[in-house]
Amino acid sequence: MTIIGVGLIGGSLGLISKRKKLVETVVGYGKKRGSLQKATAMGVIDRYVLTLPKAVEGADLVVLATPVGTFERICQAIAPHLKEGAIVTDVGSVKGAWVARMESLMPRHAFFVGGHPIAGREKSGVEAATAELFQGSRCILTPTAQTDPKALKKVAALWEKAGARVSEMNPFDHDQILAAVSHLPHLVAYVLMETLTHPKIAKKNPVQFSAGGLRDFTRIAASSPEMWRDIFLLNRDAVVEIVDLYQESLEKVKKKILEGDAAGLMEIFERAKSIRQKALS
Ligand SMILES: NC(=O)c1ccc[n+]([C@@H]2O[C@H](COP(=O)([O-])OP(=O)(O)OC[C@H]3O[C@@H](n4cnc5c(N)ncnc54)[C@H](O)[C@@H]3O)[C@@H](O)[C@H]2O)c1
Ligand SMILES: O=C(O)C(=O)C[C@]1(C(=O)O)C=C[C@@H](O)C=C1
Repeated sequence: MTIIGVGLIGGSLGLISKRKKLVETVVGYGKKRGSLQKATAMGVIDRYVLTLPKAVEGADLVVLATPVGTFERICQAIAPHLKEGAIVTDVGSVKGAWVARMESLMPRHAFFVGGHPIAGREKSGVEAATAELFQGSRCILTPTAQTDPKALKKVAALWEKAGARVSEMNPFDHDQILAAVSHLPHLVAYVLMETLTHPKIAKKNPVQFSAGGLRDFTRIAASSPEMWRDIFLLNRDAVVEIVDLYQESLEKVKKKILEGDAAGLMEIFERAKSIRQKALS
């Protein structure tokens, strides 16, 4: 197996694959030699390669684990070097039209399977990788009419052995759902931190008086800006749609506050609390 981008997610897949001997060899490809050396020392990969064609040469499975905005260029670069029957999969947070684009970039003798482990954290880089990251989490695969059933089965088996519960989903449904439960929360966390830098409030240095509320709510604002820039740009339509709904809800609540509508606020907060408790506790 070759992992392209040995960071938090690629590194965690490497660790569990080596620990459980899910594949024969784990080869890492990346841009930074120092980080690949660290990955080798940590037991995340068996060896590393610094050129893309060499990295995928002879690989049965290639996993794209770089920011989603890099996938297209990487697929173009590796396509001529994939072996007969090779499977290329990804861990990217956006699917939609990109899955068909990746499929179209594959040579006739290789297969693409879209994948997305729904597990992560706000820390990036191989230092943050753990073998337990996917344990008990979900992993969404996004097969299309073009997907090879055997390739799909192999990718599903890898994630199951890594500890994940695999679901299959249409790539566009994936993007709508993830826009709501992952992309919107990250956007709101980033925007909240940004709001605190507004001159009207920043001069009072409010953050020094914060406690768990701000800390818990904005943990994910410490996530990789590069990764999230790509996610918002590549999942633009679904993100804009959910941001519109969010703005509607925010306006509704703001109006109730302005009007002193205590009962209206109670109704919204009680419903939100109950949904949060049922769904996430
Ligand atoms: N962080 C999460 O919570 C999470 C969860 C699920 C899926 N994902 C997806 O996983 C992918 C990786 O995210 P991550 O959190 O592991 O990020 P990361 O920053 O920890 O790792 C990315 C790695 O890719 C390398 N890289 C970046 N651009 C490259 C390029 N052009 N060529 C080669 N290497 C390159 C970086 O040096 C780094 O080692 C993203 O597509 C992201 O959408 C992230
Ligand atoms: O737990 C976190 O820090 C995460 O952000 C993980 C998280 C999410 O839940 O939104 C982030 C991006 C992914 O594509 C999948 C999972």
